[in-house]
Amino acid sequence: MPTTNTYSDPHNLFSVPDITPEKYGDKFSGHGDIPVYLPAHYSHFDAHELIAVASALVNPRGRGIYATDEAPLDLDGLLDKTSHEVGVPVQHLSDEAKKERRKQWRCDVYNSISNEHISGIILHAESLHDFNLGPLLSSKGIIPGIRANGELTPIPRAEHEFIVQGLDGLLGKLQAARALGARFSKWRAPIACSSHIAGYPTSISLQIQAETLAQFAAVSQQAGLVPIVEPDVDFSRDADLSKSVHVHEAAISMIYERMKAHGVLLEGTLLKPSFPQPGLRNNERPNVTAEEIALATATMLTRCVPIAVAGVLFLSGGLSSDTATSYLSALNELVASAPERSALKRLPPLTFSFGRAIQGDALKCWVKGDKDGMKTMLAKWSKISADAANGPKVKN
Ligand SMILES: O=P(O)(O)OC[C@H]1O[C@](O)(COP(=O)(O)O)[C@@H](O)[C@@H]1O
Repeated sequence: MPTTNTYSDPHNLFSVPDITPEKYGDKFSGHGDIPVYLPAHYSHFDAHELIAVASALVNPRGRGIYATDEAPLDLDGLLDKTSHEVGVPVQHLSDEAKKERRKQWRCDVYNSISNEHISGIILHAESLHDFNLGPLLSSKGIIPGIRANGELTPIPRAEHEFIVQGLDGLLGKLQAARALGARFSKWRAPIACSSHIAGYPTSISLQIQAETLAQFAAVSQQAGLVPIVEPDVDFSRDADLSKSVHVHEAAISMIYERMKAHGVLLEGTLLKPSFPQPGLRNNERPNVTAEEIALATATMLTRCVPIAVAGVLFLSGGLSSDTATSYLSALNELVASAPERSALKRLPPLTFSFGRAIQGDALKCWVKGDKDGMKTMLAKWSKISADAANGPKVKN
């Protein structure tokens, strides 16, 4: 007789009344219209929802995620910095007043955003637990997700590389997020990248990030949340494009190797990578084109992302909104124009999970008290991002 426990029977971990097969009208086929052979530790019931949510986050083609999961301190800093940039006096606020300001910003954004181009929004725990904003998003047809990763701590003896904390107690944390409406989760792992001389990343840091992301993904699926794994390769140093591609490929290959070892259901996962690119201190940087980035990115993905993965959503990483969307647009144009026999045609949907690229202009309006402007800017950059994810318009 098979033994089950809380880890081998994830469906029993939490009451999930809204994922009944009747609701999806699929007569308990297990996973909608996507046929898949399931590992023994997944019931059809769990797999169904994970695959359905992962697919809904990247389909119909063009929709993507808006990342609003900045830590409270970072959001405070962002609001102050933006005020300073646009000439609004920076106020000295009490902790309580700062929290109220964060709540106002989050509420205004979530009330303004539409589900036309945005499939999901990543929330910080504060927005989900303290401000209870999950139901607002769900009611608008936007899937709420939770930032799962904790804080960074340096890898011993490594000055610029970090361990991401947060695996302890993760299952309970994600179950609680699910109870408040979350249906996916995200874990960002920073990866240093520099020229061959300085030698970042170290092999041990890649191994640590891959293992941590894989454990996160397994636990997230146990809690009934689609995991988004985010290897964020740094571009502030002197690496050239070729080194950046190499690091992306090595990091992502290792992540999937570890995810398979942990029995993660790949069809119910998503990847959130950075774009490979020359570092800000590399002399290739000023002349690199969006087309070169697109070719490097697409080739890298075909070499390391398993075909089962439901979709790829890029972070913007502090690139300007124009640059981030131009890279995504060039990437989808390249894929659309590739010959049918090209491996690029086998890539999953390539879309966005942008934070700064979507909200940069909206923040500038909001700190000036211009809520209409904020709404217009959110709509503008959501649409530009969605157009970029759609590839070229069909010409008549
Ligand atoms: O707080 P962190 O872990 O530094 O991450 C910052 C941001 O980076 C992201 O992972 C990607 O956002 P960007 O598109 O702004 O780079 C967000 O989800 C997150 O809020």
